Amino acid sequence: MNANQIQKKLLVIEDDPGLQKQLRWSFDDCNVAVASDRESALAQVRRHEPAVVTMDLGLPPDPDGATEGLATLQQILAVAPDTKVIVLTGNQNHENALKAINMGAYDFHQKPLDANVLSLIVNRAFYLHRLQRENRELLKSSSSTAIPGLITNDPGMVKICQQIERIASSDVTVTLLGESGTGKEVLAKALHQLSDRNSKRMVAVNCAAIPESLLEAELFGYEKGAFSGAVKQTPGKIELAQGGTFFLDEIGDLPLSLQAKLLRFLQERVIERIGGRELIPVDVRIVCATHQNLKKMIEAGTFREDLYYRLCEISIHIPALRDRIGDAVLLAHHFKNQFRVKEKRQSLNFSQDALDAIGSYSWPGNIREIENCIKRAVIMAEGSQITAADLGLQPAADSFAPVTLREVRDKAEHEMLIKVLARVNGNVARAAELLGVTRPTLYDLMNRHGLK
Ligand SMILES: Nc1ncnc2c1ncn2[C@@H]1O[C@H](COP(=O)(O)OP(=O)(O)OP(=O)(O)O)[C@@H](O)[C@H]1O
Repeated sequence: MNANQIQKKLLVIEDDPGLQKQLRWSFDDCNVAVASDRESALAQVRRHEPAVVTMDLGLPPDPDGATEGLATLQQILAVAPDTKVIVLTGNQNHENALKAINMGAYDFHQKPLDANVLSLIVNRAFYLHRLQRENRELLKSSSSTAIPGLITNDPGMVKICQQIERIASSDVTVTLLGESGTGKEVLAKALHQLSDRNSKRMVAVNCAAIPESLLEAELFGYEKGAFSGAVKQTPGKIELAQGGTFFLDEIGDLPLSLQAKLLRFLQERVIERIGGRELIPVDVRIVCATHQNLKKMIEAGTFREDLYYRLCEISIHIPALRDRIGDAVLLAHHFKNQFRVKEKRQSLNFSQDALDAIGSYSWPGNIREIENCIKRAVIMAEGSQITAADLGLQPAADSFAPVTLREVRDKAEHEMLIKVLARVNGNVARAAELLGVTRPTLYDLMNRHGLK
């Protein structure tokens, strides 16, 4: 048995010995196991974990109906939801074939068997199964950043995660910049969890969510009787974060009057409660976040420049989801896997047009939007596939057609040759020097790419 046979595990569920033989013979390039009833089929699925199953819907004790076949299908998918089951039906059994597809079967084929057609369906099923397995492995490796709950494979984001890990243990003040829903809060929490302060509290205040009149008391606390309604001494949120991390979300919404007070705290590291006389030293690590452009706010006079430099000892710009390579599809798989467990729809997968649409949509609402979109689709999808329509997305105009690495290299080579030759005004010696190749090699390349 060669390596390929070991990988292509096929289970044939068929009670007719003649057909069993025919199917074995048709798939001699696969590692074929055979079962003739529900019990042996389930035992084989557990033992061999076949990627693809062909199953006669008419199994004993109901060889002329489909009840036993459909029950077997349901149990196989409950045990191994990613198995691609192809049901084989009688000529008159179209309705049951559709029922099986609705329950999560991958495809159906009507008897009498056409070995060529069936082989095509089986091979496509193996291909899809392999793609889905690769996707899952990708997901596992991508979630292996040290940041809990953060899924990414984009080189820019991976670099940011490494920066977060590196600076977590220092006390430097960090400002996280990025559009809404890009994961600023996730990264702020990571800074705390990966720091030596993680046994103490992380306290957060969202400057945009609290009215200006209450924000000062929220941040700095107050003494009893400081204002009407101040019935007891109340520490502020900064003080409550003593020893831990203080997260100021939406810092761009901090009113100017409080910006001055926050700046004083950052310089002196003591706070004074409203109505109090005592200066209270507070040891906290400060992390801020905003979706606003603080530099523009400084120009407009709505954000203090001196505060900006205090807060941005390190500033990290988090890219929007549309600027992360491959992350939208990766996150879509992640959320689909999460929700299909919750919704008990284990066999649900994306159709190709759904994956194309996810990859090409610009996700203005970022990760929150993709999460909601997938959640809705998992609940709404009618069959075993989530389509672009279930997602409420237009199928992509330029659907992702897999290309070979050679094609990618050729395209890059072609573009670079044109750019460099233009830059040196057609001087081949100079172009060869810039590209790090000899002149004859460059002539060869130009010939191959049809460049004069
Ligand atoms: N890379 C990621 N992988 C998985 N889930 C993520 C990722 N980034 C963010 N999320 C999830 O997306 C949602 C939004 O993230 P988060 O609240 O951190 O964004 P934000 O930038 O702080 O948004 P806002 O500016 O609106 O407060 C959260 O449910 C979060 O768990």
